[in-house]
Parts: sequence; structure tokens; C-alpha cells
Amino acid sequence: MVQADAPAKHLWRNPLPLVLASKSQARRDLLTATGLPFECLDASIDERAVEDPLRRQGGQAADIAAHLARAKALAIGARRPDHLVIGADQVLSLEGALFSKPRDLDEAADHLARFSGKTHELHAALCVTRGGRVLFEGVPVARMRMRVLSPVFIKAYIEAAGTNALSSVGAYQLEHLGVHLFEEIEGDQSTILGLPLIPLLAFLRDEGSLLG
Ligand SMILES: Nc1nc2c(ncn2[C@H]2C[C@H](O)[C@@H](COP(=O)(O)OP(=O)(O)OP(=O)(O)O)O2)c(=O)[nH]1
Repeated sequence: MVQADAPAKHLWRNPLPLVLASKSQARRDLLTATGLPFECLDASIDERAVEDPLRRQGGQAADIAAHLARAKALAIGARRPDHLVIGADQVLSLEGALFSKPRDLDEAADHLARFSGKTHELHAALCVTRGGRVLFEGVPVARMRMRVLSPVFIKAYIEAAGTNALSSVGAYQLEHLGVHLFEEIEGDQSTILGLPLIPLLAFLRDEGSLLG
């Protein structure tokens, strides 16, 4: 799918559209908001095969997210060797423990109970490749101070959010009901939603594909 009539196509200097190596609706929506022409392709990599050895070696959240973002971009880059390909990945860390997307609503409730009253970090890795070469990498971090959540609130929140609580690493969608969970947020909204747009657009301007 290439965004047909990209609103910001006049800013785009590259004859080829961007490629987003992702199945994430949040990432697709974020890149759509930039108005740039892009195509979406699901990288479908075996994330466990990348992540598990790194976790066994004591890999940190940022390092694991960076490896996964790079693997996704390179996987799709093999199918689009002339395009700029964007890979992204997000890992949540809380006091050294790493969290992935909850598998079911019970686990989502368990995650929220563990995050309650504490500050967790979202490590949002971004990687841009072309022709098998990594051109840009970065892992911006957002710090999310969650308010103290009662078990009654968590139950009601999970019932209201439903399966949307399973589509993100923190069991919340900040732009929807997730906003009820927080006392304070430090970081860019696009970093929190999983595709850091500010550093991405800065790279694209420096690289010459985007009008500066
Ligand atoms: N709508 C929404 N999504 C969020 C939020 N925070 C994180 N996410 C999403 C973005 C990603 O889809 C997901 C992070 O999981 P991953 O980095 O493993 O990506 P995912 O497997 O979803 O897609 P991908 O690997 O890019 O095909 O969480 C939020 O506040 N709102």
C-alpha cells in the first residue's frame, strides 16, 4: 500500500516513497500524519530469535529495541533495495525488568498493577536503511510516571479498553483511555506511540530526501 496522494509530497525530494517495515497501526498512523509518501510492509521477523540471546546476555532495553528495529528494516530492505526503509521497535523497562506486549487481558491487568505508582521507561528504537546499509539509528526514551491504580480501577480500565490493551507494550494507548493512567509524562508523543518522528524527519532532511 503506497499512500496515494501524500499531502506533503511537495516536500519529498526522493523519487521513491519511504517504506515502513511494520504491521503496527500506531506507526502507520504516525507516518501518515507526516504527509510523506510511504509504503507499509510487515517485516514478520522472529523477534524471539533476536531478543532471547540478547536477554540471556543481559542486554538492556535500548539495545534489544535497537537490534529489533534494525532487523525489521534490513529484512524489508532486502525486498526494497533502493528505498529508504524504516524499522522500529519499543521495549518497556521498569526497575530493570523488561516487558513486551501483554498476551491476554489478565496479563495486561498484571502489568498495570506492577507499573502502578512507579515510573517506567519506553525505549523507542528507530532504524533507517538503504541497500542493506544502516544510515540512521536512535533510541529515544520516554519516562511515564503512572499514578497509583486501585485493583477496582484496573479492572474497570481493562474492561473499558478491551483488546486495545493488548496492542501496546504498556497495555495502554496514551491517545485514548491510557491517558487516565498517568501523573506525569516526559517525552515526545510519537516516541511514546512507537515511532519517534522528530529524529526521523531530521535525518530525512539531512539526507536530502526531505526539503529542509
Ligand atoms: N496506539 C498506541 N500504540 C502504542 C502506544 N504505545 C505503544 N504502542 C504500540 C506501538 C507498537 O505497535 C507497539 C510496540 O510493540 P512493537 O514495537 O513490538 O511493535 P509491533 O509488534 O506492534 O509492530 P511492528 O513490529 O512494528 O510490526 O505498541 C500508545 O500509547 N498508543
